[in-house]
Amino acid sequence: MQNKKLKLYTGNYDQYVQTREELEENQMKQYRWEQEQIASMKEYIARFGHGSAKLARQAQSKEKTLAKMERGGLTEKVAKDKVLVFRFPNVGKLPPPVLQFVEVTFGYTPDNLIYKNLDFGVDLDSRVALVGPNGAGKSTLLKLMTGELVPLDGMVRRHNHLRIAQFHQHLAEKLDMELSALQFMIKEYRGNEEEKMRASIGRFGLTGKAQVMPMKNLSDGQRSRVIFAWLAFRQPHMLLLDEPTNHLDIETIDSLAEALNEWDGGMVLVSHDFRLINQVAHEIWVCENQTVTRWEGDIMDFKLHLKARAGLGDE
Ligand SMILES: Nc1ncnc2c1ncn2[C@@H]1O[C@H](COP(=O)(O)OP(=O)(O)OP(=O)(O)O)[C@@H](O)[C@H]1O
Repeated sequence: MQNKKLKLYTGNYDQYVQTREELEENQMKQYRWEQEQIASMKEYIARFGHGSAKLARQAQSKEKTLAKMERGGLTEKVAKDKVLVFRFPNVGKLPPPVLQFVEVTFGYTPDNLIYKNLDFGVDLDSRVALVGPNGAGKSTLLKLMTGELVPLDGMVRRHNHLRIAQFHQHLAEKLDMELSALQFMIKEYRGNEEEKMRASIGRFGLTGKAQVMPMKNLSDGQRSRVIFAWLAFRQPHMLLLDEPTNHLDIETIDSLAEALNEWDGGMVLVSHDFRLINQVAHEIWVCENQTVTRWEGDIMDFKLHLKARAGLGDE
């Protein structure tokens, strides 16, 4: 969906991105060429339209060509999607260690351990993507980080002043759908001026009517943005994002990636969206076999590794 028109692309998502870029590049080339032609014809007509008979005839002929080009329909300039304002407020630094796992062992029941003896730290300059098979324990690791779950053995040390915010889809599901985004924020953060709340929602691309209509009338993507605004208002030092892009379109995902890259806090991301991981993660950690291992390579290498493994029938 672009410029209020729906264009259909075939193929997968990567192909779509590539095809769209190529089409837009060609369209822009054609557009520039036509505009140059038009400009030079117009200039000729303006200069020579009232000149000698011969030049005036040529100017008339150019005028006809120009009219014909316009009748035939000119190439439109590529309309860039509106860049969404998506912005997390910057926070000051906390000295490391900010979040430390010391010999952490965890299982929902002691006879079925998900992690054994985890030792690692996450700081405010950490940009980590957690990957691994379904059910390996990625969401569980995030919950151990926030303190929602406690280790069976070992400990998770958090800096005294650390503010952690966690995004997951269930938050959006729990919203009171009769309230508007603005009412929700005012209720959650009492004592703040309406204008401030409007601005804080606006920072996530939700403006005008979308702020005041009941949230039942918003799209899933818009509700996700309400949650982002709600999390950001707490000015977290660290964002834990569990599948944040499930309901977001490409442009919003790109805005999220940009916002994360401009932000100065720490991030741990669980996502199946390799494109997002590629944009924002500096480290890939693999959760598997009761442990967490740093992947020595980028996410594209990891994707190849998964494909190769699937080819061998291991998954
Ligand atoms: N509250 C719970 N009680 C008992 N077992 C649970 C609970 N939550 C998750 N599990 C189990 O713990 C394991 C790890 O789950 P977790 O959701 O952390 O995995 P994940 O890597 O995030 O998976 P996915 O990619 O499918 O979201 C799974 O086997 C899951 O069934």
